[in-house]
Parts: sequence; C-alpha cells; structure tokens
Amino acid sequence: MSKFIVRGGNVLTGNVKVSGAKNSVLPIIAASLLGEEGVSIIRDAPPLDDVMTINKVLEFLGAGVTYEDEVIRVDAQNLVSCEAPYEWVRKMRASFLVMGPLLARMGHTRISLPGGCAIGTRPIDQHLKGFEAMGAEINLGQGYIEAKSNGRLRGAKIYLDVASVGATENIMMAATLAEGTTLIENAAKEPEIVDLANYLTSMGANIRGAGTGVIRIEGVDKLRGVEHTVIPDRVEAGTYMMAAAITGGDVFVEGAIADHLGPVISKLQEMGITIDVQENGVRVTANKPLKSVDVKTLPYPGFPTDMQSQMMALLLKSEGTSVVTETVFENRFMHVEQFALMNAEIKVEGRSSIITGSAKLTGAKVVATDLRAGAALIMAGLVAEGTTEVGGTHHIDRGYVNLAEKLSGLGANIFRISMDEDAVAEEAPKVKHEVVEEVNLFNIQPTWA
Ligand SMILES: CC(=O)N[C@H]1[C@@H](OP(=O)(O)OP(=O)(O)OC[C@H]2O[C@@H](n3ccc(=O)[nH]c3=O)[C@H](O)[C@@H]2O)O[C@H](CO)[C@@H](O)[C@@H]1O
Ligand SMILES: C=C(OP(=O)(O)O)C(=O)O
Repeated sequence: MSKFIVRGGNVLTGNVKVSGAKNSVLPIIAASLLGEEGVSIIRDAPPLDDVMTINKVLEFLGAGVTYEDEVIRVDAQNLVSCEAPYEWVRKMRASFLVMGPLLARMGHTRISLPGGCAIGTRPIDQHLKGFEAMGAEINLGQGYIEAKSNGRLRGAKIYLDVASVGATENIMMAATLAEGTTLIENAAKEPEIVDLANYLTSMGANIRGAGTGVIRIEGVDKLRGVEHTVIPDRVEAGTYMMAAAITGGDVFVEGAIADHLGPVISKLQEMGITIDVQENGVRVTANKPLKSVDVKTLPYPGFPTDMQSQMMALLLKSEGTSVVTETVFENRFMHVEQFALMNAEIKVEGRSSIITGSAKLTGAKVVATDLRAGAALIMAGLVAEGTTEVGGTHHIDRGYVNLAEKLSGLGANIFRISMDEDAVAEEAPKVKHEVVEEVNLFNIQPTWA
C-alpha cells in the first residue's frame, strides 16, 4: 500500500513520453486468444497493473505469456480452459473482453461478472445481446455468465443501443471467426477500436469500417499470431497536457497523437492555452490566465469521460464559473467530494457539476476514488498550497505508468511512500459507493435515460 505525496507550487517544463494505450492493449491481448497458429508479439505494452491482470487471465486459460521490455508474447495455440475466474475479473472489468474470443474459438465460455472502477453500474447487456444474435445461448448463475454456441457462431446484424466500446470490441472479436457477415450498427468509434481492428486484420480477419458507426466483419476460418505496436495512450497524453496547463507550464508531450485528442485540444485552446501540434507530439504552453469553459462528455469523437475529472481540476484554476456535464457514466463525480477537501467549490446538480474558478486550493489528505480521479487529485496537488497526500494508488496504478517519475521529470515535487497495513486501515477513506452492486447488469439504464 502506498500514497503519493505532492507539494504544490512548481511549474512543469520539459519533455514527457506517453506510454502505450491501456484501453488498446487490453482488448488486443484478449484478441490474441484467437491466434490458433503462431505467436503474437505486442509492442509498447505499458507496464500497468491492468496489463498484468489480463496476462494472468490468459495464462489461466492455458496461453503462454511473457512480458519483457514492454513487449508481450502470447502463444495461444493450445488453450486448456474457457473460464475466467472471479479472482481476476473482479479486479478489472476489461477481463470480460476474453468472452468474445473464447466463444468464437472454443464455442463455450464461463466468465465471472465483471468488477472494476465504481463509476457507474456498467451493464453488459449489449455484449450479451450481440452474442445471442450470433446464435450463442447465455446463462447466468452463481456470479458467472456462461455462453455456449452449437457449432460456429453465425454472422448477424447487431444494433447497439449505446455505442459501447467494450461491446463493440467483444462482438467484433467474436465475429472474426463466425460464419458469414456481421454488421455492428451504432458501433463505438474510439481510436482503440481502430487499433484492435488493425490487429485483428493483420491476424487474418476481414473487417471494414472500424472508426465509423457501422463495422462489417466477414468471418474467416482461422487467425494467426502477428506483431503489432499499440497506439499511444490519448488519456495519459491528455492528462500531461492538462497537468502542464494547470501549473502555467510549457511541456512537450511526446507521442501524443493530436487527431485522437481533438475535443481536448479544442477545449484547452478555448481556455487560452497554446497548443503546438508537431510531428511526434504536442507542445502545451500556458502563459496566460485560464478562461472558464463548459464541457460535456460524449462517446468519441466527443470529449472523453476519461478526461472529465482532470478537466475539472484544470477548471478550478480558471477565471469564472464552468459547467461539466457527464453523460457517459452515471456515477463519475466522486472526486468532487475529494476536491472539496482541498477547498474547491463545486456543486453537483444531477449529471452536471458547477465549478467555481480561481480556487485557492490547499493541500489535504485525499483518496483516488477511481483511476482518473487519482490523476486529477494529483493535478490539484501540483497547484495547492502545502502538501497533498493522495491515497487509493491501486486505482492510479491500473492506468498510469510511472506517474510520479514522469511528473518529477517535468519538475513536480511528487514522490511515493509505502504505508503499512495499520496505517492504511487508520486512514481508510470515507468514500461512498466504493463498490457498485453487481445486480441487474443486463439491462440497467443510465439514471437519466
Ligand atoms: C478498458 C476500456 O476500454 N475502458 C474504457 C471503455 O469502458 P467500457 O467499454 O466499459 O465502456 P462502454 O463504452 O461500454 O460504456 C459506455 C456506456 O454504455 C453503457 N453500457 C455499456 C455496455 C453495455 O452492455 N450496456 C450499457 O448500457 C455503460 O454503462 C456506459 O454508460 O470505454 C469507456 C467509455 O469511453 C471508458 O471510460 C473506459 O476507460
Ligand atoms: C474507466 C476506465 O477504465 P476501465 O474501463 O478499465 O475501468 C478508465 O480508463 O478511466
């Protein structure tokens, strides 16, 4: 157990390198299960807890997995199990992404109901609706979901009620080996979907339209292991861009792909921040007072929900009042209570938060309520008066490679300390709803629907 200690006041300058995208590498590792021949080599795989977790799931299934110098090798030629147990799936909901590949390849799979960050109920009905349309029989019991198909899956036309990233990925992977054509309508368009489609295509799959709202997959007989380099993490890149901006700094974010960061860049520019898009990254210079802006999260290419809490931290330092509206997850404002401990004034009204700018933030003991909230609290700590202690580091370790080291490299005063179990218990956060009840995962609608 550990904590980040941040002392505010330093301006960030210099160069920071973005790691491979967590949300690309996880489905890509899952997709490696489809490789009946050869070995997959996945480059720029970030050393994150989530990556270690999904590697364990694959090993449990019988795949040979090695991880060295950000390169993962997966030999999935001989799988021995089609079951992903609670122990791993509860840690990370992306483990559920093995369902599509296992069902397609083995015709049978049993997966524990997924856990993960408590940012919403996060149902999986759209994944299951897709598998059922392709001929799978789905059963639920004892906390597990079982899917079986009588022979090969069959191609189908599947309209997603919500443009779910995970459902698009899971169905796309299942469809690669199905008989005939699958059409995914209202598909998610995130860059990570395109990265996964590119990987599957080089494995031998036949996929058209990834990155648009309609994806067409013609099933093939077999896929093989191939080499692939994961795209840079747009959320990590955006986090460093905002961290630079909050301190009034000047930082080059190496590897950031501006095309993947459209709405983030637009909002930062509206705030008066200078963005210089270069061939191999983006330079962020913030040398003027920040203007307040309103932000609404949306599926890609809208403003990403995974950048909402970091944006809120930045808006606390802008001049004026801003409104942030969260439309993707119904419980993604838990960081507001934590910001309040740092003297922030934010009012939550339904799915919007009203943020009073020019905040005089003060250091406090806070806790990361989810992965991105952790990064946002650290950002607030960079400009707070005094020392901020950020607990809940297990959330942050799911998605940020060497966060303290990368920020220190830019001049931040941040380090990590270990805590013994007693100290952790003593400091246990008073956070509500830490675990979302795993009920009705099949058809829960967002509360505002
Ligand atoms: C590992 C990974 O890639 N995680 C990302 C992925 O999560 P994830 O794939 O879980 O997110 P989804 O796109 O599926 O969720 C979007 C919305 O759809 C709802 N929904 C989803 C599936 C379903 O079957 N039914 C349903 O109603 C969810 O509750 C949520 O309100 O996309 C999210 C939205 O950009 C990001 O915040 C996560 O970082
Ligand atoms: C919500 C996130 O991830 P996950 O879907 O893995 O919980 C995230 O990356 O911010």
